[in-house]
Amino acid sequence: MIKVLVSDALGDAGIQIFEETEGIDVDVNTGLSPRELIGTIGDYDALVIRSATRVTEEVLDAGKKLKVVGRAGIGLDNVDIAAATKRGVVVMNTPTGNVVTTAEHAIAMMMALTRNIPQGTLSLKAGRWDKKKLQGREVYNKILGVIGFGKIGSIVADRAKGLRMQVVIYDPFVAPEQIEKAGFESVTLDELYRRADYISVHVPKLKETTGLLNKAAFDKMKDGVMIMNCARGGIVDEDDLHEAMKSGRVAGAALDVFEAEPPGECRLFELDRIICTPHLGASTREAQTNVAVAVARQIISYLTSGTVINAVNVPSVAGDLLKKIGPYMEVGDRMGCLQAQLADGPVKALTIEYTGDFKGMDMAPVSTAILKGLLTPMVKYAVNFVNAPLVAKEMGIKVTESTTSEAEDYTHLITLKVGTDAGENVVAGTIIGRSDIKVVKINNFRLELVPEGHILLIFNHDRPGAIGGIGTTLGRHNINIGRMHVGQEKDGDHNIIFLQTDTPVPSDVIEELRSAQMVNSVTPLEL
Ligand SMILES: NC(=O)C1=CN([C@@H]2O[C@H](COP(=O)(O)OP(=O)(O)OC[C@H]3O[C@@H](n4cnc5c(N)ncnc54)[C@H](O)[C@@H]3O)[C@@H](O)[C@H]2O)C=CC1
Ligand SMILES: O=C(O)CCC(=O)C(=O)O
Repeated sequence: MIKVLVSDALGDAGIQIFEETEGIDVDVNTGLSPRELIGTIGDYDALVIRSATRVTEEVLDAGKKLKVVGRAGIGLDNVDIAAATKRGVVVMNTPTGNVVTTAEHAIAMMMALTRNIPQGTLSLKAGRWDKKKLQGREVYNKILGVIGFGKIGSIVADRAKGLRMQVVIYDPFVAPEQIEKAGFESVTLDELYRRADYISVHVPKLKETTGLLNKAAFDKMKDGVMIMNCARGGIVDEDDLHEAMKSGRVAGAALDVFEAEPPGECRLFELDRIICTPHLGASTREAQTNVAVAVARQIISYLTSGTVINAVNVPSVAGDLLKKIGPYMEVGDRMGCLQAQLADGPVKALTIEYTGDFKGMDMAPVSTAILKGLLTPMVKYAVNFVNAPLVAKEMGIKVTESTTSEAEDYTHLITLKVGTDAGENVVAGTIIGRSDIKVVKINNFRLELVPEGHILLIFNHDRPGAIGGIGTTLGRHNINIGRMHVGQEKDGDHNIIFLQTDTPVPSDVIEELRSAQMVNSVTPLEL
């Protein structure tokens, strides 16, 4: 059974998908303390979170079986992605399901702020009629500055256009032409600060965006500006905002997110012109259904078919591409594993050559599979599609790739050259028919080997009786040979023999084979 832990409130539609999927066992256990999470996570293959659960290095260490963390939502600042990558855990989010909802919340916050709706509600409920005190402003013709023109920021800008606001955008990673094509003005951050009557923040929380709206920024803004933060707490510095509001520079602020959540006692709450919601940006029925369904489907597809969707630390491989390149990933993985076992000393370099009709195929997942196969026998911890490139880099293995359409004997051929201080081994493989994986070349030897199971790789002199002697020795020790492949050295008098045995061959039998006449070397392989 695949075990899934849902540790934050997830929409029912997502839970139902897990419950209805055969082979999946889902537990919903929300509100766990960090210690409790560390105590339970060891049983689970997948963890589903929103913004409350913190997936720290300790949690990942305790998650010995953990393969995937799925965020029902966008922001992943509560997940240690680098630590997950190192441990081979896929981290995925659902990047589109809640963007309309969150943009609508930002607009709602702007309108509520500008028309004093929360303050009006409170004063009426307290028995007052503060009509004069709570006079507001129109947003019509005012300038909205949007920081971050991604999925949410661009919807906010679009909705503001409908309110007949002028919108200026700052996003250094989006081409100004793209912003202008969408009907908005692209400006520098300083210009945005200088011109905007309202500023709405829609950037991820990163080192570079933490404290983006600080004292220096407030000092550059128009007097009476209003600020909305429906992105992440800490992008707007809370102490500096407090000061800017006290001084009157900032006339009002609407916060959905806080430096600490829940914020507990927060100085900002003393101010009348602060309005806030408890991280409700994504909280609509529609958005929660969207993200719950998306995360459940993504996790199931990864755990049952290996198809990766919306991962932030590994390239996505869609199901139809996987069908096409899956067999190549498999042969690549096995050839990598074979190369690791042939290598005489630490691997320094790997060259991957794709030869033939690979046009239109994204071979990046195949290269990752090759690395995974190569590294698995070399390191003690689990190497997978997520951490393989990182592990190779850390081990100082230089990886190069080339693709050429000039096919020789096979329409598709993958050749791996692995260099060590002792020299280079060359292994080539292909797919025969739809999915039969074959290794067709090892160094100078041509063969057709199915690379699987317990294998003895034997180099011997090409003389009558050599192969018979090997068979007799194994038979004497009651070891059954499942398959045998013999490859002949091109222009030489050596053979390479692959014996696939039903059981691993004990070391004393290997020694006996090594001492036989005409046998040059015997290497046991596990593929
Ligand atoms: N309050 C809530 O419930 C929700 C909050 N969010 C937050 O909103 C954030 C934005 O979400 P999306 O628009 O979907 O993300 P996105 O990735 O589509 O867009 C982010 C944009 O910010 C820009 N950006 C990055 N660094 C920047 C910088 N230093 N200055 C200006 N622009 C910069 C990027 O170029 C990108 O265009 C998320 O990272 C998340 O933290 C998302 C959903 C719900
Ligand atoms: O899950 C939530 O309610 C918050 C959503 C959010 O902040 C996000 O998707 O980044």
